[in-house]
Amino acid sequence: MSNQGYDEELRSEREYVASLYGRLDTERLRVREAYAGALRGEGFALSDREVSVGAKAREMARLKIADEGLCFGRLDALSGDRSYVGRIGLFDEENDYEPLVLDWRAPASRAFYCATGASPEGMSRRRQFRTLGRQVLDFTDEVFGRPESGERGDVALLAAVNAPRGEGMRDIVATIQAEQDEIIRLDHAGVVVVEGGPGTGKTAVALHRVAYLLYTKRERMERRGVLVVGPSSGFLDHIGRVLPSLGETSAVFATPGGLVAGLSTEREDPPEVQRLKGSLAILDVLAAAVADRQELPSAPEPIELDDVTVVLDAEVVAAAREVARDSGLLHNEAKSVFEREVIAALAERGTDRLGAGWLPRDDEHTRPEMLKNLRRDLEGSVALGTVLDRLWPVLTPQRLLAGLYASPERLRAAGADPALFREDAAGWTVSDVPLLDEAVELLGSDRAAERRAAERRRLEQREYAERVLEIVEVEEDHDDYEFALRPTDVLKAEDLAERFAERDERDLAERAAADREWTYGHVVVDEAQELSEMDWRVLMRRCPSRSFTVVGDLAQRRSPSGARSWDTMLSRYVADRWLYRKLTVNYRTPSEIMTVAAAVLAGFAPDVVPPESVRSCGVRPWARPLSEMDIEDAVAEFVREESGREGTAVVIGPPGVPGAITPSAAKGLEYDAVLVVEPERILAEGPNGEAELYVALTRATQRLGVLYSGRLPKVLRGLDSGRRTPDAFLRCV
Ligand SMILES: Nc1ncnc2c1ncn2[C@@H]1O[C@H](COP(=O)(O)OP(=O)(O)OP(=O)(O)O)[C@@H](O)[C@H]1O
Repeated sequence: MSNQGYDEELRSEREYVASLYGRLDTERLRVREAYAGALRGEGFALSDREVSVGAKAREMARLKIADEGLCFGRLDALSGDRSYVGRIGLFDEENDYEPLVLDWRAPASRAFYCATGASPEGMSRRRQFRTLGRQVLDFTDEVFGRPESGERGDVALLAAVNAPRGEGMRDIVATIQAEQDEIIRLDHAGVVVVEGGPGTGKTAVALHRVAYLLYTKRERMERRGVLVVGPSSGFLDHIGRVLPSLGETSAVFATPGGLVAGLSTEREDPPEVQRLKGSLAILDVLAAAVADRQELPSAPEPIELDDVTVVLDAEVVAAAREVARDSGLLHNEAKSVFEREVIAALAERGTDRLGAGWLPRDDEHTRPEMLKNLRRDLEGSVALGTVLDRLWPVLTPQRLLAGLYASPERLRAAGADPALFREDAAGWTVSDVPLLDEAVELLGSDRAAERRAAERRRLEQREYAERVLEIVEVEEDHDDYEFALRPTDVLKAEDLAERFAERDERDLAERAAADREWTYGHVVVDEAQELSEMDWRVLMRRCPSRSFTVVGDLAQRRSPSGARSWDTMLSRYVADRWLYRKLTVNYRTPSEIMTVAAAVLAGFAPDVVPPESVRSCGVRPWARPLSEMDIEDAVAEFVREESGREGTAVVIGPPGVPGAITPSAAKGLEYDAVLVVEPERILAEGPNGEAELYVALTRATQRLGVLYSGRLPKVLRGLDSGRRTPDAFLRCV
């Protein structure tokens, strides 16, 4: 294309994109008016009003996300048809609803991501815009079937991956690559495992797949919601904006330590204990721990009633326990059977005593009457109630586990490893979470706890309704559009809450979090290699339809109870009906840094092929020896210098290095500049030190330096260890 031709094309594209924004603005105005009408209740029965308000609010949010990056490219077909692809779809109402711009998830947009010179899919050209705000700055063309065209299709991709990182992860809709797109659009209702080395876009792909599923299976996915499980709260913050930027909000985010309601922990057990708690063998221990709480009295217990004293002994309790255990009910629910049996037996004993010498056993009048009275006395006996509560206590999962961990005797009785003993029995760890969840399955419901939860839910519903009204008010404040109406004039929080309660229209995340029985329409598991066999049981319970996107990298596994193969974790639930996809291109780490990381990988996983970096940065990462005392100053200097630069920076080191985070805290995250401190100690830390170092090195998008006080690990000998100052850092761009 000549320069003049290019300028004309650019002008025409700018006009077209400007017209799209014009259309967007008109559409927004229309929806806002409809929203105002819905708030006033125009045209709706009162009971339908909030449904309509909700729908309009969602529509407004959908249009809002297109403020920037509305349209990022164009696709020309060999047939001469041309379509624009963007963040949302817009249609021309005056022209038979012709698409003006296609939603990136629409089937017709697929070729925008997948067409290649080798497989042009009926397309002749892909045009990618570079935009700033609402402006098209320029564009690049890829002309299929003309390899000599000289235009580079990866310009937009390189611009995206080279850009300094800001707060949190960004969406990649404009530059999704073909191997990623294939996974995002996979039409497989079950489990999809996506494996790939660091930086291959696994997280990005999983989140875009969620947005895709919400688009294609909206009804089901929105009703049940999508659960996204990630390794840490820092990670969840990091990825938190991606789905909203794609206009999707029906996802619930949780760490493995937050999968049971009312608990959130990132505390870890020692590796050996993690292994014990993560293995399915713990199921026998839990079952035995419950059975151990169904006790026999160590000595006969006299129970004084008004007319007689009866003795509760091991014989009565053992017989009642057997009937209760055989009832097929769970522990808490079976307690009533146990009580009923004990009371029946004691009533017999009491009647025998009272009637000794004068009342025949086959008496049909007085005896049943006496039995009835005694049963009533026994049911009302506080003394008996106290003993029965001790012999067959109603247990919460927390009480069961805390009681187990705190007692070497109970651990022994349950056949547990003594390593499970801990002083702070209720100091819950991430590995306790699946055990607590499992305990619910063994214990059944605790009605008192359920009543409390119901009350809590009612209060939450009220608070939620109040928040809805506040949000509506805040939106009103921000908008230049004036409505002579305050939402609180229309509906009172209390009324709205009632309506939500009645119709269960509560915000999905809150409903799902409060309800252990909640099941999701789809579950994304990130850093899935870290999850134990027990973790998988929890997740499978949360999604009986087994609709999962599982992303991970076995080579990055840190947890001793994590996956050594996907099959061992999954086949139990889905046999061999799971799909496996691999990502091979590293979009994060430049080749100079990846070469260093690959040497570490080769040391501990020689069979794993490292991902290939999509770019190089021109400067080699370096290593610098320092005395232990000087490290702190060097770290401070790094932080100072990086704070003056665009982008993000981090110091990663073993636990205890001031100003540093550990490799595990850096999991799944990325930074423009990474300073790894004391690699030798990272290697020595925990059972998978090499994987930890590999993770630390691959967090960098631009610059990597290593500081060490002892020896530089052999696997890092390839680093440029000239005595560079950290200034060298600054020159790597
Ligand atoms: N197609 C793409 N276009 C632009 N950027 C991309 C693309 N694919 C991935 N990226 C970017 O590459 C970086 C790494 O992606 P992501 O975090 O999803 O990788 P990952 O495979 O989950 O890495 P890790 O295993 O280390 O956690 C992110 O900044 C992401 O936005």
